[in-house]
Amino acid sequence: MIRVQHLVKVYDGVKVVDRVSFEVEEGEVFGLLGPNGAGKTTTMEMIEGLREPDEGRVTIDGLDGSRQRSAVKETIGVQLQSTALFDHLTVEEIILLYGSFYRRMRPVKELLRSFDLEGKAKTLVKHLSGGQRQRLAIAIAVVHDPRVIFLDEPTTGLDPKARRSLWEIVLRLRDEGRTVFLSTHYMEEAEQLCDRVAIMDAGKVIALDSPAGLIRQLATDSVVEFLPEKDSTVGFRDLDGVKEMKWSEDGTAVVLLTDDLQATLRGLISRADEQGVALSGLRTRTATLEDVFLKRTGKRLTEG
Ligand SMILES: Nc1ncnc2c1ncn2[C@@H]1O[C@H](COP(=O)(O)OP(=O)(O)OP(=O)(O)O)[C@@H](O)[C@H]1O
Repeated sequence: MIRVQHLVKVYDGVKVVDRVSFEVEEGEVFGLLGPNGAGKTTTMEMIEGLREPDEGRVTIDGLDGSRQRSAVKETIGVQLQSTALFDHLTVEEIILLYGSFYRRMRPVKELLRSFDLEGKAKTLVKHLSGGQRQRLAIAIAVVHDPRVIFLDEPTTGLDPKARRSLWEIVLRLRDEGRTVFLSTHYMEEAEQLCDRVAIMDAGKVIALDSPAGLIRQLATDSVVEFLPEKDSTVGFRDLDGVKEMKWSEDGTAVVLLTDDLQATLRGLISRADEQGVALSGLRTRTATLEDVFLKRTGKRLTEG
């Protein structure tokens, strides 16, 4: 549905998007996951036709992104940052305004119902809550019934409840047969929503697969964390199953990535016993996309 070939964008002599290529299949939710400044927005806006690439090519549903812009415009829907909505228009007015930019338009009532904004038709945009504004921004993006929808960090700044309601909307758009392309710096969002994820860092796509596939590529399925006694020199790297050992960001906990959780735990406890080392805060968890990102880049995806 979307084919991106060798996209490059240079700002001030720096390649902020550096030969990015991938394909998005029809009907999937495809995510660009990366930290702030990775180049997600620049990549998306070049695909949407809002920024001119310095190199490379984009086709959407077989249409050339730079030469067939008006046909592309009818095929895609782009969510604007909800802060860019006109505060002094009502919900209905803004939907009608955006609808007027296209050849076809979905009925206002249907959009209000679909995005849980019934009863808000006459409300001024500035009186909507954050979650309602964000839903309105997506309603506007699909006002012309596009087959492909672009959402740039759709849940940034939303509380957990509003975020979940947005997630439901994204999955419904996919269930309606649309292709959804979204960017996010929340790994949980990418894991929950995306059929496939491209991880971006410093302008490059460094990994691309399904969330489960990315975690599998790490060749690790569990993480063991604990706080060893101060000044303990006992080694844990050679325990059965351990693929990698590192210290947590704050330097207080040991983090073991393992593909055999039971063997690692047995070995850890007997070694600690033998050496008379106390372990506190012992916990285990399944590896996440955060671990994939950390392993590939040596950095954390999000602070905090
Ligand atoms: N118009 C511009 N002029 C100069 N530099 C730019 C411009 N737009 C983006 N950049 C730079 O390009 C890099 C990538 O920015 P981009 O907004 O694409 O990242 P992002 O992954 O979307 O991050 P964020 O989550 O913060 O939006 C950043 O270093 C940014 O400062």
